[in-house]
Amino acid sequence: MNSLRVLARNMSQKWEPLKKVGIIGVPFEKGQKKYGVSIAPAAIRSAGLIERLKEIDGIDVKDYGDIDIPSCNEPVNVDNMAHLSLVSACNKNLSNKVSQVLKDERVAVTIGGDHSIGVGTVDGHYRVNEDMILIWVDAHADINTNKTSDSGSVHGMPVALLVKELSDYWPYLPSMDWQIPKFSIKNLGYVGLRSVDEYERLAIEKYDVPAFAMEDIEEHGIQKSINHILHRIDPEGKKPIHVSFDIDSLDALEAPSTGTPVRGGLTLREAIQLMEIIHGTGRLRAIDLVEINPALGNDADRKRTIDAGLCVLRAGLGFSRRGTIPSGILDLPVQTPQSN
Ligand SMILES: NC(=[NH2+])NCCC[C@H](N)C(=O)O
Repeated sequence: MNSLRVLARNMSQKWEPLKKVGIIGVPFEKGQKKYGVSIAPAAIRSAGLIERLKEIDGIDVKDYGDIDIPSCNEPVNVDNMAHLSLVSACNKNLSNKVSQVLKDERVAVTIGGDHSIGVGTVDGHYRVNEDMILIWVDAHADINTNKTSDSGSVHGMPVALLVKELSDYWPYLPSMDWQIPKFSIKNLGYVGLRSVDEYERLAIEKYDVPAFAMEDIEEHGIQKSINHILHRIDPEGKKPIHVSFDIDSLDALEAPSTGTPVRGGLTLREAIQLMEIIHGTGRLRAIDLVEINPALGNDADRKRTIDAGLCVLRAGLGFSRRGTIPSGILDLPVQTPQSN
């Protein structure tokens, strides 16, 4: 969108939560090393994704199905970056799909897949809303480059691939030509951090990215933390919001079935409140739900993790339990003094 159109929209638009939602599944796991995160879209659908979203008042849900996942991997070697050409091809398809859903005037809800798919979702969103802001809810900062990553897993790198300020830190990445990093790190905020690598910390400090690690959330509470971030990156409250929600932002007790769990994370209540606050701005336009791995843990773990993810989505899309308790049910019976 060009800047005149953005200006015109900002002057005229009163933000209302979008009631139309588009679901995109991304059965992709090559951004990390464990089997299982690719089966999450199917597992989450069969746990009742669409039905549970339809319980939200006035919602209109359209399932766009899964994107095509490329299978052949031309060998592209950039240091230790694993499966770069597959990650790239998947994200290219995903970016187009996210743009399409947004142009259909639906909230783009992307079900991963590992967090490398944040490249495609944010790229696709940015192409429709250049003024978007990004809230990365995660235990990890995912802002490594090929040079700073110990693991070589691209799910630890999507933020660094997306932001223009870090583009000079990358070598030429064959197969990634379709993606031109234009998103500014000034429009990024973090919630839930507790496992940040050394160079990631330097990047966050250098660019003064508002980052609420668990200790900050403990100190200020989730409400003040998210309001602070939103105000810092968009003081006038005029920009569309993209939430990239990694299930490992939740405490490992709440969401055990994930590949890189870290203890000491958000409670489910905090995550729900976070999403409700963002929903309440009326500006939420895209949600990614990533890193649920149904192949890890036992049945109860898997169920718990998927259910937590569904609660997060429902909160972001306007589900509220308020008003569902029949009036009067909580009234205490009037006590009459008894004489004995
Ligand atoms: N989205 C995630 N689960 N990321 C985990 C990243 C872990 C580590 N920092 C790495 O770069 O490999």
